[in-house]
Amino acid sequence: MSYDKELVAAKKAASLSARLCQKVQKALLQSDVQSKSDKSPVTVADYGSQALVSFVLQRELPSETFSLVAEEDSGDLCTNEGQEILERITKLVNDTLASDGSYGVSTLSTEDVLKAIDSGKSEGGSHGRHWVLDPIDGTKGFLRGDQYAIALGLLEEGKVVLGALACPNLPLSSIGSANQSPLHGEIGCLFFAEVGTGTYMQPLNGASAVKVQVSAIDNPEEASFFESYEAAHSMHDLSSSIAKKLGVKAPPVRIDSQAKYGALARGDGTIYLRFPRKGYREKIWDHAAGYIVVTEAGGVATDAAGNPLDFSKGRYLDLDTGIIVTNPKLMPSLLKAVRESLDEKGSSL
Ligand SMILES: Nc1ncnc2c1ncn2[C@@H]1O[C@H](COP(=O)(O)O)[C@@H](O)[C@H]1OP(=O)(O)O
Ligand SMILES: [Mg+2]
Ligand SMILES: [Mg+2]
Ligand SMILES: [Mg+2]
Repeated sequence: MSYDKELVAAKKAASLSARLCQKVQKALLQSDVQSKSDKSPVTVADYGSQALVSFVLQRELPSETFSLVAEEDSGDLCTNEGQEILERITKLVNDTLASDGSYGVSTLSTEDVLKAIDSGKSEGGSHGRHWVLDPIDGTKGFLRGDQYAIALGLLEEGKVVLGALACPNLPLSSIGSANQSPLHGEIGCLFFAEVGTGTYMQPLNGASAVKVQVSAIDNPEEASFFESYEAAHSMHDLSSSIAKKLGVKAPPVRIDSQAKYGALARGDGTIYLRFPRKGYREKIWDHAAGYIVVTEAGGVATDAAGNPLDFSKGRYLDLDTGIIVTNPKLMPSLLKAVRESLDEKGSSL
């Protein structure tokens, strides 16, 4: 089955949403120190991005039944204090739509925006089609002026069949550890993938796409790895024990969000390790788009026990311990190192 029509819609939704987020991040970084600790800009961008993606998908694919599993809901906006924020979101969405021009004079009301946000309440599951959205993945990175992503995937019968991953601050050139020059040149990447047809990357400004592939490195000594920037999101001590066992020499590259999946898909690094603290439940929108982007580029993503990621169980991923991503050649030795490190950690508790 081809998802070409859906892919066009997903790319458009993610790119427009990236435009909205960039505008907010720029204003945020220019604002004074006091308002930097104010979380409302990211709130406005989060909701705005979700409303915009939801609106664009429904406009582009009017004949399909629409189901969206997304991170945000409008609960906090329906209070008195939320009213002003809702008005800011609505203006931002309308300004972004107007700058694109393809939807004529359609202007959304605050009610339309609430409805668009709340169409993201689907539970997903193993039957039918469900869009999966993280409107801003890596909110901490967004606030710092670093990496974040707009991550949109499509599930069909519980499998990810398509993804569009916009990374507005990711350089078009490699960010691998051997390549950490402060002068990265042009930034803003859109990764996209359709099941069975590979992964492509294009500049967010619209120039043509190139096919990308994961790194072919099979000697772990030459590999480098990505992990969360935020230590609270992944146990860095565990990652470093795994890297040591594998013989990885390069220091980890720490970045926020699913931009890690994009960077891995084009071979900037070879391994992504993610070990959340006990009790944290991974959500499907934090991995769906990144997962297809990396697997269609030839990578493999599993949980720490080597099980494939299962997106068919609803809003959460049900998995063992953590997520590991690499190329097929390195996966067996990575899994062995993960098992050994987890055993050691277990016995040292
Ligand atoms: N305690 C946590 N452990 C792991 N991930 C978290 C935690 N809190 C938030 N996240 C989510 O992890 C993702 C980013 O992690 P990282 O940048 O480390 O890869 C985001 O989806 C973020 O949510 P959000 O989408 O709200 O930013
Ligand atoms: Mg997220
Ligand atoms: Mg988010
Ligand atoms: Mg969040």
